[in-house]
Amino acid sequence: MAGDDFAAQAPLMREPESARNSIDNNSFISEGQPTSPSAFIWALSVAAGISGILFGYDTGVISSTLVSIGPADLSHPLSTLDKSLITSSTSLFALIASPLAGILADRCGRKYVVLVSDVLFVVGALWQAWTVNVTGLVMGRSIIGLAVGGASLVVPLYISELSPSAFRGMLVTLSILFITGGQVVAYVLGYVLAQRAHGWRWMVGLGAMPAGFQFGLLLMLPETPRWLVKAGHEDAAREVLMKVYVSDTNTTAERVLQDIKKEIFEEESTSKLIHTHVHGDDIWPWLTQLQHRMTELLYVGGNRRGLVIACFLQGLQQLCGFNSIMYFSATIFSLLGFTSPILTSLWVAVTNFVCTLLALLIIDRVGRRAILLRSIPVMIAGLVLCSVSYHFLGLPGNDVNVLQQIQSAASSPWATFIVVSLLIFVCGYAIGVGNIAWQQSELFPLSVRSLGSGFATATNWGCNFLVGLTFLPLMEYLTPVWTFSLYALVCLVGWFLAWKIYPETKGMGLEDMRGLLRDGWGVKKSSDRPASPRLRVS
Ligand SMILES: O[C@H]1[C@H](O)[C@@H](O)[C@H](O)[C@@H](O)[C@H]1O
Repeated sequence: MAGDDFAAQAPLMREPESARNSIDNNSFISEGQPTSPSAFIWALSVAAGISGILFGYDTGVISSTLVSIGPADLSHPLSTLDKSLITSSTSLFALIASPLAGILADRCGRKYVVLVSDVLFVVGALWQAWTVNVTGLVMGRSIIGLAVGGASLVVPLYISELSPSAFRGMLVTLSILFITGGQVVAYVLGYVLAQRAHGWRWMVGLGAMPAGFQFGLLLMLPETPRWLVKAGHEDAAREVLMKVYVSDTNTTAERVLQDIKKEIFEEESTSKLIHTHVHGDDIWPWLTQLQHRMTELLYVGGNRRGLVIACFLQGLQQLCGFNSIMYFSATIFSLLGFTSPILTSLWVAVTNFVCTLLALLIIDRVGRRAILLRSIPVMIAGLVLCSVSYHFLGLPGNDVNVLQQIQSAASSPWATFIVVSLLIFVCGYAIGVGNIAWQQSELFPLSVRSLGSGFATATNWGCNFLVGLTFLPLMEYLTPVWTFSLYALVCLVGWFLAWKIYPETKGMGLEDMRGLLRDGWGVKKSSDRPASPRLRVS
């Protein structure tokens, strides 16, 4: 078979010498940097970022929805299994949608995927609002999952392909700020609407509004220059680049265009070299092309390393347990005896939002790696403190239902320590891995960017699904002390891996990334690199 054929040759595979040399000569030459993003770029990032609000809103609103659905609202009262299905169907379908969206983003364009996601957001929201039975609600949540999966993959990709490199980190983080903002809105609306009859139908239905608005806005916005060049629309790409670098001379736009063309040319040479080894019998050309892309992603060393780094960070983002706090904080706080658990858990959402804002301001100055290595220890400290606090909460015995035992320890000051320690953890998370993982698309060259990002996004949703499903059973059977210790251990391993394999990518042109990961993890190479002019001045 073609793939086996190729696999046998794979270890010998190298990029063509011409490509290697030209990359060496150009490594780390940053594109000319404007001093601030143009109004056009802000408009694009905000328009695309609306998907973030939807992502945050639809994932955040479910906790209030579940507690607001009355026994007579649907065909039967919600059982625990119903609740798990309703919650996890979104992550499961997001997991399925993200690699598919990656393929679609390559074939039809990045913007197209956002538009399709908007349609799904509207259909899913209205479906949930009008449903009369549990199956309908699960189906509505699944449609939302497809939308969230597509949008979460393509929005950071769209923004990073359009941004000047000096602001790429900040602008991608802006879309994460929208996610966390959407979660805050979901908590607030959940709190307000929970008091009203059929309020839950409004909670889920309101998600349709921003999606409709974004659909209209996006129709007026362009495709990314990288995708346009690849699709053979060079003039359209030039036009977009001239708007991106408007305050600059046109030479910058022209140089970036040449860089993109060069990258595509080099990739095509590499690709030709690789695929002389593959003899697909071309019945479905798109399938053969997909097979080629997969081969390039997995067997070209730099691409494979990009994939490992991106999946590792997305895995860490979820396996550290953040979303168990996001989704179940109201449950945790009510068991700790707080009188207003939804309001207390709003603190989690607000802290997440504020610290993401802080990340946005520093990411392009301090750098992704530097932030990660400093913020993960903060997460570990928060988790260890949480675990210790649970220990001193003084749970009686070790009977079967630990959650009920916690209830009896409600008035202890250690309960306050638990809230504080969770907020410390959330700070570390939001400044670091909560947004840096979404910088994933910068780790891949154009030819495999959306496919690689698709797999990394699927890793995110797969781990999200796992954590959502296991948190309550872990709390019950492993005890809270060991559950939070386990998350701390995941973070410790994560810190070590980040230190070993995550290179500093701040300020680098997307076209320079290939050079960075070509011969290794690029950690040393990136630390030896001189700071970009903008970074030196500031
Ligand atoms: O980056 C986002 C953000 O941190 C959200 O708050 C979280 O709920 C998501 O899972 C994550 O992907």
